[in-house]
Amino acid sequence: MWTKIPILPYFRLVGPYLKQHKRDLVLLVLLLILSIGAQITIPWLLKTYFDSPSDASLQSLLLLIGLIMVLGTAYQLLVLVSDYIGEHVGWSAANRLRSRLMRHCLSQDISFFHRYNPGELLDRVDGAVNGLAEFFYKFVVRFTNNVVLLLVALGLLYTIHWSIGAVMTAFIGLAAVVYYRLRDYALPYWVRVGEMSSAFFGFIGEQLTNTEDTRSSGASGYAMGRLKTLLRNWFPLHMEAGYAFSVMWMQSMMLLGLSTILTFAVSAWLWHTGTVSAGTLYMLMLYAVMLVGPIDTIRIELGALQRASANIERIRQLFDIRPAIEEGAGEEVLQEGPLSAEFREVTFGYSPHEPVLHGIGLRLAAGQSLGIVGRTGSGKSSLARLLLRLYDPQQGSVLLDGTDIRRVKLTQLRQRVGIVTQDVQIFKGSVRDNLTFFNPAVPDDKIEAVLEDLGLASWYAELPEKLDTQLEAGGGGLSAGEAQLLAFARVFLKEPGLVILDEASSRLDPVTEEKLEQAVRKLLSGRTAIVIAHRLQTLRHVDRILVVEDGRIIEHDSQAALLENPDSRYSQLLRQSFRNSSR
Ligand SMILES: Nc1ncnc2c1ncn2[C@@H]1O[C@H](COP(=O)(O)OP(=O)(O)OP(=O)(O)O)[C@@H](O)[C@H]1O
Repeated sequence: MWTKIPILPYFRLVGPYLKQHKRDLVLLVLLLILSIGAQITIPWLLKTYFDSPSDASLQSLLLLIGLIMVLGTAYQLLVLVSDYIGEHVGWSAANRLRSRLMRHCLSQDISFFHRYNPGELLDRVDGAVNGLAEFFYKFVVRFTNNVVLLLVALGLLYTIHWSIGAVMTAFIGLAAVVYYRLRDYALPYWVRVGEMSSAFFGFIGEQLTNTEDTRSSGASGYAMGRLKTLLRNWFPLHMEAGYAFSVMWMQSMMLLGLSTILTFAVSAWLWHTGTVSAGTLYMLMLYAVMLVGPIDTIRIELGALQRASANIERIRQLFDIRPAIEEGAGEEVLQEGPLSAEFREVTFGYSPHEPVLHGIGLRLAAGQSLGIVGRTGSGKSSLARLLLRLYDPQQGSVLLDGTDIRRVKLTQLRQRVGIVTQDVQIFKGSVRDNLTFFNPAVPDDKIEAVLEDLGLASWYAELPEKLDTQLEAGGGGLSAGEAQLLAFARVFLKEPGLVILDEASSRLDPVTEEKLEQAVRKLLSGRTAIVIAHRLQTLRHVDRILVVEDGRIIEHDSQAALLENPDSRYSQLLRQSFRNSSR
């Protein structure tokens, strides 16, 4: 549980971004001083007005009224401008924090994205940060304003008469103790509301991502049932948090009542003893009310403070997650041209105690192609993921070009290794951006040549705006096969030294696959290639074959040697595959 007021954690989190707004912050302080000046001058002018002698000139009275009106209007304008600047600074700082969080999330390894679904992340990156932006504007700006006002008003009460100053100091002390003791009262409720909100948005994100599967499997009823359960659980939590807030509100109302009674009592005594004039009495009442205002605002902002504590905690939790994949030091650089690939005694599991690859030892010379075959779940894709450092092995090492890939910068590694899987991501953007990954340096004629090579010329010719044609997120408007062909184009434009095709043509019809095979052979020449395929015909042209079973290599040789040996596992698999296709 967090028992401290989160001003320090807040500034630790947002402070570096606020520093960039030094000028605005100085302006805010200036506006603050001016608005407080206006606020305390108005009661003094009113006092002067009320205490004016009966023979005072009309002109001087009108002048006083005019001054009061001008100051009142100026005060409202100052509040408007400082609210604007406060909100602007808060949002700008929050936006930078949002960008840092986004970068942090994107730098995580794949297991992170298995743990948190998009909706949950969205809620943390956007929802929690929004809360902090509001916190700055509402709490930090208004709180500072009100604390300063409170101190100034208290000082002025002392100048009127020590008794009212002393009584109000005692009252403020009492209010501070009550608020301090109550400050964490509603926090657990708000934390639970925040967690529920993450779960809710996580669920919505999951449903939106999987809507096709949900509908086709007739699970919409189940999804709606879960939604209702979540909403049912959410409502009482909100009620409890609201109730906790109301308890605090009642406490502060009682304190306000007490302050009014005290002010009236002391004022009556001062008037009775003839210590103060009518005008001073009026001014005293106004200053006393001025004390009540900040106390009330502080009470209201306590809710924001507690929500901010919960938001800071949720953001901190996210920042505390360190990627399991550490960035390579970059002391080694992968050279241009085809890359040799090597697994040295690699043991790997998605959870460390359940290995899915056992002591893999394998070397593929630069420029060679390797076909990997094996049953579902035997570990083929896991080998590919290790080459891209989506995961690191628990034992052994993976080398490219003779270099341990942990010593190479991740961006360089992923630039030099290209992968096409059956799971293709298309972004909302132009065909060009989708193919070049937003890299404007790739010339259009190069993109067009690759599309031509991949047999996409007729598809491309029909695009209304050629490379500027917009694609929808998720590949709306493209067939699964076309999307997969675009993924091929994307990889080849990168000109990688190692290409991995993981069931990359599984969504293509046999004719397209046949056509693509020619293109892929041409594009793979001069590169090292790893082809993972269930359809063994796809592997006809690779140099070497690796057969894996239960995460172990059971055969690895040149394709020719394995074909020559009728007892090899590969020959058996081929025979079985022919039998199945001729049935
Ligand atoms: N993200 C993951 N988290 C936990 N376990 C995983 C994950 N991905 C794969 N596995 C497990 O690791 C093992 C190997 O999976 P892998 O995807 O490498 O097999 P594969 O041979 O490529 O299978 P397929 O032919 O179906 O693509 C399987 O038991 C699988 O359940």
